Order: sequence, then C-alpha cells, then structure tokens
Amino acid sequence: MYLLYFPMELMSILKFVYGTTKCWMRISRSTEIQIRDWCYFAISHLAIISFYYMLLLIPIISISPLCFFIAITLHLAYFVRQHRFYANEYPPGPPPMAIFGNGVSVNTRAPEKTFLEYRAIYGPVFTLHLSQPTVILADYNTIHEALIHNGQKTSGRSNSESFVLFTGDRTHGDGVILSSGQKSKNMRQETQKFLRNWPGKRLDNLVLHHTASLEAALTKQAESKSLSDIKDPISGAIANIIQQMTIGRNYEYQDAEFQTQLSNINSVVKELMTFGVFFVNSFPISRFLLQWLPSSWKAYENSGFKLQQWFRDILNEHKVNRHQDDFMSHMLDLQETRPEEFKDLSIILNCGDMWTGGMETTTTTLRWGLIYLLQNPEIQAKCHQEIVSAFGNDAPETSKMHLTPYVRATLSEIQRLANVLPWAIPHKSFEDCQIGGYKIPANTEIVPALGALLCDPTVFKNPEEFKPERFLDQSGEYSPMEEFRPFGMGPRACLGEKLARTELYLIFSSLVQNFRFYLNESDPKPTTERATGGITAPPMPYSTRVEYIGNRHVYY
Ligand code: HEM
Repeated sequence: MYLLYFPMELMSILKFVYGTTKCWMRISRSTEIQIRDWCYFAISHLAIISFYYMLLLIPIISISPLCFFIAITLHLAYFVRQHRFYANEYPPGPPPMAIFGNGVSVNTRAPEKTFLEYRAIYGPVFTLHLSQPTVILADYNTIHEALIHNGQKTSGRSNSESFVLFTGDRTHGDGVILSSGQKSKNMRQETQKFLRNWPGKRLDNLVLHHTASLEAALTKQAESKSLSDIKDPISGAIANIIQQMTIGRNYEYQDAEFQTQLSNINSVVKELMTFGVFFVNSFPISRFLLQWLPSSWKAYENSGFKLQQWFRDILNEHKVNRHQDDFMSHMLDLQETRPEEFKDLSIILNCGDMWTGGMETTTTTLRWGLIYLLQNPEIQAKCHQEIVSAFGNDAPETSKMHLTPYVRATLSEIQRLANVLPWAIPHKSFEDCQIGGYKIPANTEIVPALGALLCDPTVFKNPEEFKPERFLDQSGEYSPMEEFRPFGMGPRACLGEKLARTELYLIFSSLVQNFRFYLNESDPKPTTERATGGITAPPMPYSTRVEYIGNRHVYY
C-alpha cells in the first residue's frame, strides 16, 4: 500500500522543498511554472510505475526486485517512445503528466493567463497535451500566419469524441461550427447568404424592437428601486433576436421551456473545456463508464442531447407549418433541392449553432459591460452624454455610429476585457503547415488563443486596466488596432460579427441613453473574476440598481 502513497508523499516533500527554496531564492514566475510542471511530470510517472509494480507484484510476490525492474523498463520504453515522437513532431511545450497531460496546469477560468505564461517560456507557438497534442498560438503574428496565410490548411474542426457525439460524422463533422472541408464551406455559404438578407436598417429595427422589451423590464425594476441581477432580461432579449431569425419564435423571459434550454446551453459551454471532457476525448472508452457517474461529461452529454431534441421538435413543427422568414425555413427550402447536403441533423445542428453562437457570446459581453460601467461611473456618464448629443431622445442608429467614438471605444474595451472566447473555437490542420518557424503536422488541433491576443501586454499597455481611450486616436476618433480581433479571422471567422456589432452598439447605447446603472454604498460590488471555466467566459453573478433617466417612449 505504501507504494500508492509514495507519489503523494513525494509530492508533499517536493512542495515543501520548493516552497522553502522559493523563499530563499528569487524565483521568476517562468522558473516556478517549469519546476511545477516537472514535479507534476515526475510524480505522475512515478505513480504509474508504482501501479505497474503493484500489478506485477500480486501474481509473483516472491521476486519483487525483478518486478520493480520490469515495471520501470516497461514504463521507460513506453515513455521514451512517446516523448521522442512528440519532440520530433510538435513545437516545444511543458512536459505532459502521464495520463492527464497538461490539462491540470491550465487555469480554466482564465486560460489567457496560462497561454501568456507559457508564451514567456516557450515562445508564441507551443504544445499543450490536452485531449491530444494541441498547438497553441499566442500572439497576433502566429495567429495571422495560421488563419490567413495558411487559412485553408488550418480551417478544419476537431473530430474529438465531444463533437462526434453530436454530429455522428468523424470525417466531415456537421452543422456550421463543427463541420470541416467542403461541408463547412457549403454551410457557411448558406448561413452568410441568409444573414446578408438582413440589411442595416432592418437589422437595427429588429434589435431595437427587442431592446424596447428589455427596457420595459428595466423600467419596472427602476420603479421598484430594487437591487437585482438583470442577467435574465439581457439574455432573454438577445435570445429573442437570434430565435426570431433562426426559428421564428419569441419567448417571455421567464418562460419555462426557454429557461430549460438556457440552462442546457450554459451547461454545454461550461463543461466543454473541463478536465472530464478532455479525459473522455483522450480515452473515448471511458465515456461509457462516466455515463453512469456524476461527471462533467455526463452533464455535457445530457444537456447537449436535450438541446438537440428541442431543435428536432421545432424542425418537425416547421415541416408542418413553414415560416416565412426564418433560417430553419430557409434550410428546409434547401433540403428540397439538395437533400443530401441538408439532412435533418444538419439543419438541427446549423440552427443550434446560430442560436448558441448568437446568444451566449453577446449576452456575456453585455453583462461584462455593465460591470465595467458600475465600476467606472464617470465613463458611464461620458457615454450617456455622447449618445444624447448624437441622438437626442431618438433611438440610436448604426449608420450614425461614427458620431459616438467614445461609446465605440468603450464597447471595444469591454469586448477586449470580456474576452468571451479565450480559446476561440479550436481548429484542426488538414495538411502539414509551417507556423512561427515550426512544422505543424496534419490532423493537429490548433488553438488560436484570442484570449492571449486581447490581453497581450506588448499590444495593450497595462492590459488589466479598463481604459476606453486606448481605442481613440489623438483627435478623439475611434481607432482600433490591427490586433484587436475578438471575432477571429480567416475562413472560419465569426459568421455573426455584423449582427453582434449591431446588437452590442444598439443595446448598449440605448440602455446608457435611458438608464443609469448604479450601486449604493452598502451594496455588494461586482468583481471582474469569472464564474466558471468553459469555452466562454461569463462573469460571477452580480446585481445592480437602475434609474430611468430617458425621455424616449418605452414600449410595454
Ligand atoms: C460578441 C459576440 C461574438 C463574439 C466575440 C464571437 C466570436 C467568435 C469567434 C472567435 C469565433 C471562432 C472563430 C474561429 O474559429 O476562428 C466565432 C465563430 C462563430 N460565430 Fe461568433 N461571436 C459573436 C457573436 C456571434 C453571433 C451573434 C452569431 C450569430 C449568428 C455568431 C455565430 C458564429 C458562428 C456560426 C461561428 C462558427 C463559424 C465557423 O465555424 O465557420 N457569433 N465567433
């Protein structure tokens, strides 16, 4: 039994030695991380050797030195083979723990911090062993090189277990987010065509219509002078915009069906980047065991399939009663002429992707926006002034955005710090390519770490500070830097960028024009800490007070 405790004891001793050494010597953060990673590495391999030894010891108990020798030889042979393979094939990176890889070393709440720390050690292109060796690109030049110069070669999506589970197609994937190759080109083309049918003024009207409902809910709160979390009205309004476009439906914010789907999607995006899901992706067979245990994989799988079933029901309803103007009906029209490309599952996944992509990201950005306004009342007042000067009591318009450079700069700064997709959506290489001087083999997972880009201290001085002025030029005009790319770039860049920009500008401007968000002295203050790890980066729950300061008619 001692053998099982041995690695743990060693871990405690190493921690003690490391702690003491750190106090005596000035160790830099980079050295600290390297020591930590090598300790994890050594201990995990020792644990495996102990495990082999135990297995061998049971049947042949009398010749234990021989068992120990066999255990070490077996493990070393395996390890040297793997290590040589990784070292030859992939860019450098921290030593992976046996079985768990580097997953435990990633700060899942703030992965951009981990990316920047490893960038300081290994350079902007490095390998982390997550579900499989994953190449992380952690600065603008390498992301640009991968997604623009090598755009066609790196535009695949992962075929890991967590995605194949829903698409059922290991080679081409399905839907718009999870498909690869020609399939993804077709899906993107049709999605883009549909979204282009919403020109500026029409899109403005749709967004303002749902903003009015949100404002009606906030006006009621302002009357009651209460302190409350306004997450539900914000996500309800944003959801109704994308739901109207994709499935032709609107829901009351507290509607039980809508709330259930909201909690399902929250669970999927939260669990996707967790250790449990990484583990199943590395050892797909474990999924059958985890199905019966409380685990992040089980939560991910259940919520994902419930969501898929919801869209299936809506599709069946659309087949009977086709809507005029929504994306699902557009896809059903395509199914009639191209049934092989637009099967039911493709339509369900494509609409689900639009819904997910269109809701979670924009809602999260706006929720962060309110935190920064609460923390910086003078910036809120300045935005209000600028909007009132530009639009008076009228609703804001995207065609007149240029009249409000400070509001645009504030929104960009919110997006930068909200950093809602720090991992972007991981890509996969179709063929060998060269990035940052390294050869990246075909079929490698590539993460364009947008999180690191938006917090890069070499581009954004004091990146943790909220400073809209960094997006203004000397004459006070809005002037975003080339590196500011929250929507990604290249052949897989965000399809909803125009919609997202319209929503963010109109909802934010209208809210700041008509309401003041504030807290009393004794109210709990919101923090800038993230709630959970996951593919998106939501804030911790917080509450605000609201005062109605507008003169515009608010619809009820
Ligand atoms: C603040 C809001 C948003 C941000 C920051 C954002 C950001 C992103 C990013 C970084 C990607 C991945 C790019 C890549 O893989 O390299 C992406 C993909 C995508 N986004 Fe957005 N997005 C936002 C809003 C929206 C909206 C409103 C929609 C709705 C139509 C949308 C639909 C999509 C889709 C369908 C994809 C997948 C594209 C593909 O795989 O080819 N997004 N988004």
